[in-house]
Amino acid sequence: MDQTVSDLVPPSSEGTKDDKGHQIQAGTRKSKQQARKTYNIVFVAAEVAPYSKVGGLSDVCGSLPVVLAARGHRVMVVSPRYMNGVTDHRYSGAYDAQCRIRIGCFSGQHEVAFFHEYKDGVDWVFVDHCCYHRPGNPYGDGRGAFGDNQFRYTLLCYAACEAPLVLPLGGYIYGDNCIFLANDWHASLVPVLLAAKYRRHGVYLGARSIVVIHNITHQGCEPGTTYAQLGLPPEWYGALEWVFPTWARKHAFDKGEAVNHLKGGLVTADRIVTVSEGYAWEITTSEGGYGLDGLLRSRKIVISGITNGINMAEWDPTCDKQIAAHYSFQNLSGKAACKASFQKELGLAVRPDVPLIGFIGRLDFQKGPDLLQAALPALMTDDIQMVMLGSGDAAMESWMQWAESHYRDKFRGWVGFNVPLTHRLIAGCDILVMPSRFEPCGLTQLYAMRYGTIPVVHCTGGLRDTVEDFHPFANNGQGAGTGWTFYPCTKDAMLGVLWTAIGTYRHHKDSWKGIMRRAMSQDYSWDRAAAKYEQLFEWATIDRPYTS
Ligand SMILES: Nc1ncnc2c1ncn2[C@@H]1O[C@H](COP(=O)(O)OP(=O)(O)O[C@H]2O[C@H](CO)[C@@H](O)[C@H](O)[C@H]2O)[C@@H](O)[C@H]1O
Repeated sequence: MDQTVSDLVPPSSEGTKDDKGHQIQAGTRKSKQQARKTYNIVFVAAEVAPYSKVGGLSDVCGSLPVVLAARGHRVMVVSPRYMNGVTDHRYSGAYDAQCRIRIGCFSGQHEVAFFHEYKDGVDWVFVDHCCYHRPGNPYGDGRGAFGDNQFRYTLLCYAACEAPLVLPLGGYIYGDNCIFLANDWHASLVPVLLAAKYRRHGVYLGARSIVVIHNITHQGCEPGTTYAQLGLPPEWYGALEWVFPTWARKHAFDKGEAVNHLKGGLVTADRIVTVSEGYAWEITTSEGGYGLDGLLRSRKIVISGITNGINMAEWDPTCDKQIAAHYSFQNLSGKAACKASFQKELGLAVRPDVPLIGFIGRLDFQKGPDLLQAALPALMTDDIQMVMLGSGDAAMESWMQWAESHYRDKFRGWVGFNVPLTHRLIAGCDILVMPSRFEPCGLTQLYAMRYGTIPVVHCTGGLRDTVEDFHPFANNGQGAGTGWTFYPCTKDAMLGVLWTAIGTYRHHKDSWKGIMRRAMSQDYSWDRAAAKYEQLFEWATIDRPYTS
């Protein structure tokens, strides 16, 4: 059932080694693949790795810009300078660009400063204002989301529109001929500002804006009365106007009138892109559009789906500094050492033969940890080990701790956010389970495949696009597939497929190795996705910009 090693081509780690084979940081030299046409590109994002990593959005905004820069583009990333209540050391390489601007919104003039770091060929620009200095993660603290997030991200959007015009980075401003990539609702006022404020004064006529949807469920909805605070011309209210359906209103007098930042971006953007092809289609359906499907269907012609890549330098089992042993497509032996070391670290029995199943993710509705909660009693009847890493819903966190004490010899629930641990978990486990109810792309299954850890995922969005079901008899008996998908998203469907995966692991060792090798040979490098983004830039500049 196994394909030979030479049948499969391992993914390129291009850009991680220099000509003499020394390790170098991605993007510090030119990519072998250069863009046909280069652009000035401005990413706008609420989070960016490694400065403010929270989830997948920061992974993308920390790695795609580096790859685009290596392909010849001039790239700036604009994000807040979060101080977490202290001076955050992660921004220590960013210096005050000695440029202050005043932004008129929310009943006042707010002065913001810019900090700048040039790294990996990218201009990292951090917007500084006291509202980004409080303790907590970018969006909130232990008591929930910050009450002024609408203000904080409105400020970000204004600052991002000014940055290319006022910051002489490396001696030269970017100017008004650029491509803005506005990520999720936090950045969605950027296209609105270009259309409603700048273009009517003859600025940014050559620029184009692209809204990137990483997660459509977060839309930035606030009461309609806050529109007056945004500093936008009154006649543009319709762009952000949003009326909640009757069932979603709070009381009989609630008219459901709101502003929806993401909607404003989707109406005024020159193009829209989502992080996988499957999700690009799903958001145009009533099940996947979360109220925006009608609008998205009307803009179908400008919607594309581009599957995310991964940072091949950070996620490379041949040289990952976080894991116990290194291994490769050709020599898998180090994976057993990673598993043994991880079992030891967790205090589980060090047994090479027992299937070790992992889960990483936010503990919320999207990622479906409740399915694992429901399935655990059944799973624990088998001779398996399981580890869950995540934080979020307090009840789910308590349950994970309870389950750890109840299934002491088989289950570990690690509550928290720990990036080095994600590397050890992915290298150490045999199976990664992702019961996400919806998943715009999903990065964890891509990391898992690169490390020969086999994904078992709900068949949705980017998971459906990236995980191919194992078929033992395909390819003249050599086998095909990189994991398993299940549908519908229920405990029983998930359990059925997990039993199949566990059975294959136990009884069909050669098939298992074949799945590992095929998974490790997938090409999820950013270069592939970057070329598709360049195509989008070209299409965006062919069309006239959105003006009204
Ligand atoms: N407890 C923990 N400790 C340390 N690290 C943790 C962690 N929990 C999660 N992570 C890390 O956070 C990232 C999560 O990425 P995902 O793509 O799975 O999801 P997310 O839903 O945040 O992103 C959204 O945007 C991305 C990017 O477009 C889409 O892939 C995705 O489908 C969409 O929901 C991964 O790097 C993962 O390792």
